Amino acid sequence: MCGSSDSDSHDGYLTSDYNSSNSLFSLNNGNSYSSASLDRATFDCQDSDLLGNHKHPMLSTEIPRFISNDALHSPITLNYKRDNDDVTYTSGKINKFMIVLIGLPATGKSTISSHLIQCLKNNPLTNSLRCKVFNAGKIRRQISCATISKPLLLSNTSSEDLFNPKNTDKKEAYARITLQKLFLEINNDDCDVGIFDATNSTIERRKFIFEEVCSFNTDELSTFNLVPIVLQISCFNRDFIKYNIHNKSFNEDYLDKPYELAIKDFAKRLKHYYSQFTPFSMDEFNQIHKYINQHEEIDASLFFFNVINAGIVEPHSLNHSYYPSTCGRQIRDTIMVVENFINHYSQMFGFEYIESVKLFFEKFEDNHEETLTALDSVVNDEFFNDLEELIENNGFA
Ligand SMILES: Nc1ncnc2c1ncn2[C@@H]1O[C@H](COP(=O)(O)OP(=O)(O)OP(=O)(O)O)[C@@H](O)[C@H]1O
Ligand SMILES: O=P(O)(O)OC[C@H]1O[C@](O)(CO)[C@@H](O)[C@@H]1O
Repeated sequence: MCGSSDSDSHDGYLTSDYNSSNSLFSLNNGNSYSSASLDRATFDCQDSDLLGNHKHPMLSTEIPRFISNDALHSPITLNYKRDNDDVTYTSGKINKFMIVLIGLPATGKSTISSHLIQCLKNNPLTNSLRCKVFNAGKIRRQISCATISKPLLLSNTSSEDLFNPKNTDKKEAYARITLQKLFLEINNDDCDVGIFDATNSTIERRKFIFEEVCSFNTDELSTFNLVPIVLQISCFNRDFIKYNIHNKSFNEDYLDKPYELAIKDFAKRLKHYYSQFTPFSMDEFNQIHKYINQHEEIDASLFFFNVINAGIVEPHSLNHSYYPSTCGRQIRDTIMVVENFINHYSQMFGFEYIESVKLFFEKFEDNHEETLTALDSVVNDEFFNDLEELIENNGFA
């Protein structure tokens, strides 16, 4: 149960001593993890001003209409009033949902989250759920903007490169602050579906997240129970990846950087991630499920969905749902809507995206802009071969 040591765990999945007072979110402890940083993170830095100073006006016209829509990229909160009849309980606590995203950078996690929110909003079964995205990159920018007043400090030295595996600790700190913010807003009843938008690319990170979820759910002072949904977004198509990297060069990290530098830096970031990424698997699903059951002492729900290559690859054999026998209607309805979204993603959003990628490359071929040549010179066969090699060395090819 929560609070006990799990060092006797047989599968070795969780080895740390764990209790609610050492968790990120401790209701017993007002001074939980880095509240000063969290305050700064909630302060909205100059993101919108910076967006106004966009530096690639010519190229930005190349971005397809629906993709350049900022609303797709910013956290959305839907403030529908909740209908209390919808509410169901687990261990006497009101159920809410947490979506844990997993996926390499630029695979479409933030974009697909926005699509999912639209879908939940449009369905009468789920439109009363208030959804909110908690994006670790955004929190990082808000904190670092406030301290160094620059979007992202690029560096040639590995010690200063945030995405170099040597600096995992710094990146973990931003993720923890983001996660803590999600728990706080759930606990304050400010949202019903919290989407944790980060790459969550290592088993260690995911282990930590689920320890925190269990701690939250078993905290006697919390009113709510989080139902976890893992949503893995994968993108293996080279054209998609190239197009997405191009679009990433316009994001807040690169507003003050020339296009080629932005592309090179993002390509380097991607290599760092490929060198340490472990995809979520059924084994991990089972281990997590076992852990939740042991620590919460309940037959817990757990769900796992995939969107692969914008939904054109069928993920059915990978998806997995565990409904406890006592599962309430609200959980079943919400999962049904999510599952429907996953199963029809390509028709709903994927094909439009693929059309935009096609259009982009058609224009790209006739266009000899310096900037586009820069994309070709960085994101080329050699780059993709390097990524493949990293995947192989990493053992998940
Ligand atoms: N399914 C999609 N539909 C529309 N656009 C997409 C899709 N997937 C990726 N893109 C494009 O790729 C770019 C990167 O996507 P997005 O920012 O959603 O990725 P991400 O995985 O959240 O990245 P990061 O981890 O770096 O924050 C977007 O700007 C968008 O142009
Ligand atoms: O901490 P994680 O899981 O790597 O995810 C957060 C990072 O992912 C990114 O979105 C990757 O591009 C960064 O903006 C952000 O800092």
